[in-house]
Amino acid sequence: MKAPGYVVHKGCDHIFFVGFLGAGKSTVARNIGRLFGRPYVDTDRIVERMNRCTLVQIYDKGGPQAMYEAETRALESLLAKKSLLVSCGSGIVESQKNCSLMRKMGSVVFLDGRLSDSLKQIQRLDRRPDFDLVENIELLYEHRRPLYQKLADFSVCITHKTFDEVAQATAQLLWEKGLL
Ligand SMILES: Nc1ncnc2c1ncn2[C@@H]1O[C@H](COP(=O)(O)OP(=O)(O)O)[C@@H](O)[C@H]1O
Ligand SMILES: O=C(O)C1=C[C@@H](OP(=O)(O)O)[C@@H](O)[C@H](O)C1
Ligand SMILES: [Mg+2]
Repeated sequence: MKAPGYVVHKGCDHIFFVGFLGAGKSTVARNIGRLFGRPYVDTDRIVERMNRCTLVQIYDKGGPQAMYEAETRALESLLAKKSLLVSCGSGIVESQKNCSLMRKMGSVVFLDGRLSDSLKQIQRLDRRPDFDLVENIELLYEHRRPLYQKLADFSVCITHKTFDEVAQATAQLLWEKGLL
């Protein structure tokens, strides 16, 4: 069998990236994947592919609960795979089942920043359907931050860092832990 060029651990050894909207989960996971030649997937894109519709359509039809359930199916589809870098939708931690699945399948990295860091980086509000709750965004941030902290094996601070610097710091941490 051809060597994949990165460390393959026994069992399921994915690395999940969680954090608030716009923290850079998708960008950072994709960049580390390119750097290390390691396959990268995004739960939002898996959900859209599995349901053959957009996240906005899922929200419009079934509300947040439909999204969490779709995320559960997306995560379950990764159970039989190995060594993926997985960027997650910000709301994935709202479901206990999703948190348990992530813990079972590998390690979790929390890209931790201030709410202002996230807001600065969000450009396409139309692709983030829950963002109609803008006046509640602070509450949502306060509600979710402890959920990310509880779930994560590692936290990386994104404040005052470019996405490249976050990717570098995260890759170094994962490398030192023998996870990359
Ligand atoms: N190198 C970069 N520097 C600054 N902003 C970027 C960079 N790369 C992507 N972005 C923007 O930052 C936003 C958030 O990044 P994204 O990876 O989508 O975050 P998340 O997946 O955590 O929501 C995106 O709208 C993207 O356009
Ligand atoms: O916070 C949320 O509930 C969501 C965040 C989005 O992911 P990003 O964090 O990648 O923007 C996406 O999953 C969906 O719009 C719902
Ligand atoms: Mg994303």
